[in-house]
Amino acid sequence: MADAVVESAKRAAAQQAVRDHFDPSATHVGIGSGTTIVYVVEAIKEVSTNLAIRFIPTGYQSRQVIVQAGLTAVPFDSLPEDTVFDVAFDGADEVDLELNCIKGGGACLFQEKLVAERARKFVCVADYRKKQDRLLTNWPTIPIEVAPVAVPTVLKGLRTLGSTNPKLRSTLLDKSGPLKTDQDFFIIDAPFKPLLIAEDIKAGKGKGDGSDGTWEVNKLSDAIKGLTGVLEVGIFSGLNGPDAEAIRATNSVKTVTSGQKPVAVYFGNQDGSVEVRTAK
Ligand SMILES: O=C[C@H](O)[C@H](O)[C@H](O)COP(=O)(O)O
Repeated sequence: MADAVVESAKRAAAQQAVRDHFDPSATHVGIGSGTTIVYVVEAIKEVSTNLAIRFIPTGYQSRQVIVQAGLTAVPFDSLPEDTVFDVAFDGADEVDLELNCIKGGGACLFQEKLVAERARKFVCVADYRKKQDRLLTNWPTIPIEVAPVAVPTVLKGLRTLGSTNPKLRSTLLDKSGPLKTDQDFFIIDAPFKPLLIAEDIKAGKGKGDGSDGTWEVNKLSDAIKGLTGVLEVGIFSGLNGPDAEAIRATNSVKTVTSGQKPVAVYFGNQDGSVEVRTAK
């Protein structure tokens, strides 16, 4: 029963996100991975079955969702580098007050980041369990995609950064060994204390650079990304819509996109309502 509530929360959020952000005259639309994105594609299909719209998947599962819906899937690396997508939709494992996200619970994060960064608008859809004030409140770990040969190096590096017990993710059948990503890489799940946001640093709640055991979202993301052997980190932070708009205005850069951080996150609630957090 609880599952049915969660599923209808995801569907309600997806319906509203698509109503607000999918323009049927779009030419390129990014499609993320996971269980919630299925409802996004379902909602898109109710509005448009236009085969001229190019849907860019973020991995194998994502491509299957697009293809099974009868829509046109186009590989990311088949598009010219300056193609900006109208919008990219995706799920999230946890979202904080600043709209920073943890992603990669389903082992997809690298291609999701590539696609999100190319989109003019990056929009996330999730259920009520994902809405928190700080990252690592309910979701326990940061997923990190690593080169198999570098696993011991990265585990050691993560412990140095303060992660108490980072672990290599196994398949559900433990005897099959480590789970492989779409890139044939591995995933390490690293626990840290809940991550600080900018207002916490201003309020003196910690330095946020790891020196006192606290980490601010962007600083931890950069520190993990700096470990040799890390392909990508499942922290989606940094610039989002309004910031990107400001850069576009001052630098006359025409292709500045949404960045890694969503401009809006749609949360489906248990009572069927939908709550939207938008970039300030
Ligand atoms: O690795 C998976 C992706 O980052 C998903 O978008 C994320 O885990 C959310 O998935 P779901 O919609 O199934 O909660």
